[in-house]
Amino acid sequence: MPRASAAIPDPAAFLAQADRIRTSDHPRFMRMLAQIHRDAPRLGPAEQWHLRYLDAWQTGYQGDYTKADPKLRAIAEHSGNPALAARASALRLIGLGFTRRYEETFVLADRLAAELPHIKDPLARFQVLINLSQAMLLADKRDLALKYARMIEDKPPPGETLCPSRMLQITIQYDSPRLSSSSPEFHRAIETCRAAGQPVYVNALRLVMVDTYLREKQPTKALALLDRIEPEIRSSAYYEQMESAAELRAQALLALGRLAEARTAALAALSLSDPNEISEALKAVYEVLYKIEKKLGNATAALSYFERYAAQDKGYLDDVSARALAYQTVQQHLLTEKLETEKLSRQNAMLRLQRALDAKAVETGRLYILMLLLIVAFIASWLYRLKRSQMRFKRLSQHDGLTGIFNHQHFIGEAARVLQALKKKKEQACLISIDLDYFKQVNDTHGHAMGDAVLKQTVAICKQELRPADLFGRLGGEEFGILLTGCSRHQGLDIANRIRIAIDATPMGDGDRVITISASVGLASTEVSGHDLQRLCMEADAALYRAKGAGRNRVVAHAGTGDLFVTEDASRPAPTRQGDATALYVAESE
Ligand SMILES: Nc1nc2c(ncn2[C@@H]2O[C@H](COP(=O)(O)OP(=O)(O)OP(=O)(O)O)[C@@H](O)[C@H]2O)c(=O)[nH]1
Repeated sequence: MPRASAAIPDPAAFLAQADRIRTSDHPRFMRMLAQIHRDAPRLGPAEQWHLRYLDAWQTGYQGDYTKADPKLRAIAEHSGNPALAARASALRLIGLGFTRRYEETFVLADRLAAELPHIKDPLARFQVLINLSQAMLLADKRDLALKYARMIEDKPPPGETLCPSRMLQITIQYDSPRLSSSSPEFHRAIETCRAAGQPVYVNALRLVMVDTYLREKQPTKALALLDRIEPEIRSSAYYEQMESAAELRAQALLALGRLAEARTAALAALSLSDPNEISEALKAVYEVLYKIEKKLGNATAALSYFERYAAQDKGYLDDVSARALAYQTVQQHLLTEKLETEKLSRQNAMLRLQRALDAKAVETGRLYILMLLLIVAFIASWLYRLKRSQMRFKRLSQHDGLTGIFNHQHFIGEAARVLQALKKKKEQACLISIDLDYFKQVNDTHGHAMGDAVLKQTVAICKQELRPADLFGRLGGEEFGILLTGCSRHQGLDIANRIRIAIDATPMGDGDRVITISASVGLASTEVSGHDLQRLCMEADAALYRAKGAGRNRVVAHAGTGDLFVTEDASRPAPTRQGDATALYVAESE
């Protein structure tokens, strides 16, 4: 051990060693404590807190729990060391019990029990379990007390022994009929604590043994054991045990009829205790004193002690009730808090669920709208495509595939409808039939593609002479029909002739080659033939036939009594059948 004057080289290790021997070698612990206090200014914060803990422990050991409590509380709340904080709280548990702050005891016990799974430091866990067991004993919850005591036995921390656990188990069961002075667990517990070098625990167990002898009416054995253990108890200076030993001695001497000695022992016990204190030991002391005085015939003294005994008995019973009530109050309070918390968490869960449902509903609503929009868009596009394809089919069924103008059937249908309307309005119209001259030769000489090109270009030339209200259709092969609406016979002839001249004058071809071609035109007018389409067609065809017969490249109008030969090409000779080289002008393009 370092000399008092020398600085302690490793204060942390020094404190740990002092901590370890605080009950097994209490006098040495006190010396070490005094020594480290001299070095206190040099200690680091962690060591300062450890020293404060040992000081507080010593304060409690001396019985001044009221003074120890705020020190321990400060360590629990501010040391920042979880293990030391747990040990301080465990120690508070005992102090609060001794000072009858029962509700605080059980609130703290509940908190420590909840923290227990998180207390990993073996020594801290060990102390918490011991003190929890004691707190449960205080509440007379012996099952719980035994459970905690046995948990210690399950796993004692390294360097610790089963002594405290076994001692606790004896204490918990000691007033039960199962436990007698000859019970093996009694002797086993004493042996364990002796082997562990824990005289405080050994003496506590022996005091329980003395009490058991007395309950078994074996005062001689009780006294003999007390004689053996009292010097040790005195040297440990454990206030509680010194008081208990004196009180038990008084009981034993009384039972043996050694009244004077019993009185001396009882008064010694009284001198060690606070007369205002309520305790089982004090109650027993007053009972012994009352019985002695009664036996000695000192009625006044006997009454006085009896009154104090009765007050202690009542106080003790009150104290037992107060503990039970405090325990129940705390449990009720904790249960209410738990229920409240559960209720709140249920409400929170409900709210969260509701919010999730609302969000889902909004999402589902959006999905529905999106789906609806998609369906509408799909239907709209489907309808549009249907309409477009219907229109395409309609157009295909009404128009000529090569030239794009009305086909025969549609032209006839439209012409009949328009003629009916014109008839109602008493308006005139002309029907003209156009047929290309010797068109077969074009196909034969230049191929079908050239023939198609000529047909398309002929249609383009005709369109230039027509107004929007006129109808234009391909009647078949190289023959076209035009219904000139709102048109007199004279105007019709003029237009027909302009078309013929334009066809004749326009070179046509497929890009590589160029040819010229003429057309013969037959015309029928409503002025002469009326508004019946069939008749108009026949008469226009007849006029066309005559135009062909008269040498082609000319317009012939049906005139009722005789056709009117309107025009023939004067600029160049009328075309002749194939073989007549001069009849068909063909020029190769450059
Ligand atoms: N390239 C082409 N030729 C067609 C088409 N439709 C009909 N033809 C041809 O047009 C020619 C018509 O000949 P014809 O009826 O003998 O009449 P033409 O040769 O013009 O003689 P005339 O009418 O008497 O002046 C035939 O050879 C048909 O094959 C077509 O769509 N394309």
